[in-house]
Amino acid sequence: MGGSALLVRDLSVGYGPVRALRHVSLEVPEQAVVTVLGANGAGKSTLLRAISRTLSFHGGAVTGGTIGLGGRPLDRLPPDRVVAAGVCQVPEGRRVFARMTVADNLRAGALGAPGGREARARALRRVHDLFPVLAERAQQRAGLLSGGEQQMLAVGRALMAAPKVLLLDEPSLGLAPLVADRIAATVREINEQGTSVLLVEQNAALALRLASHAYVLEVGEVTLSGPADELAASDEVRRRYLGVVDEDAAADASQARTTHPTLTRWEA
Ligand SMILES: Nc1ncnc2c1ncn2[C@@H]1O[C@H](COP(=O)(O)OP(=O)(O)OP(=O)(O)O)[C@@H](O)[C@H]1O
Repeated sequence: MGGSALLVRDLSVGYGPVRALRHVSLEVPEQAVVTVLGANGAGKSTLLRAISRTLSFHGGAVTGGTIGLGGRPLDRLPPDRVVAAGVCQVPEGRRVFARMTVADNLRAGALGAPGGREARARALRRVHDLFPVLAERAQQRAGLLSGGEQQMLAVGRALMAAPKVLLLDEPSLGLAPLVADRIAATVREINEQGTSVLLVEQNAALALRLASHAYVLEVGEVTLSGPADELAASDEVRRRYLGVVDEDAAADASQARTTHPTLTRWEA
């Protein structure tokens, strides 16, 4: 694994009086998939919005901490410059431009991206290779695609800017398990092509399969972090996020946790 692609240090965020994140630190190494798990309202989307500098669209603001990419601060950049610097977010709920064609949605993703016509053509080839359906439906209105296809378009649109780091907010939400698996396989492929991924997912089992490292957010704070396979084996994660209720399994898992000292725990 290379150096640190994305570094978040001591990040605090508020929506007016609501403190949504408190002193969150997190690292996405180059070429890694890192996941953030957490219940509804834990602050996962807020974290991605802070990184992509889109918090102000939601009435939020960073109140402390730093965010950097490859040693370069992203903190004060407007959202389009964050994209140009190499960080692209796929927002929750897909949000494709429903009345525009698939091709125009992809074109929109390349706006403000570094590189010229060559780079755009290369990015489009990559997206069409990953999602052939987007080539087949190029002239169709995006709103007519299925949920899974719209998610593919949302990911494809972000890839048109050839990001170094892709921020994915709940890509499997509302999709049938087979479609979610298909999206997961593509996330793996995108990563193998050299793009780092920060993945926010309610589907913890899927996320922990994809990621090398994971963080657990609870009410705006990181409470647990470590290698994804070790988090998957931890009693707490199995019970709370993987839905393991079997007492024996939980006992096994807690045994496993004691043999995995690399997990880091933040206590209040
Ligand atoms: N636009 C907003 N205005 C005010 N408060 C907000 C806003 N968006 C989120 N919050 C609050 O900030 C906290 C974190 O929300 P966030 O959406 O980041 O959580 P999440 O982990 O992504 O949850 P979900 O999976 O439900 O999206 C919650 O208390 C939420 O109510």
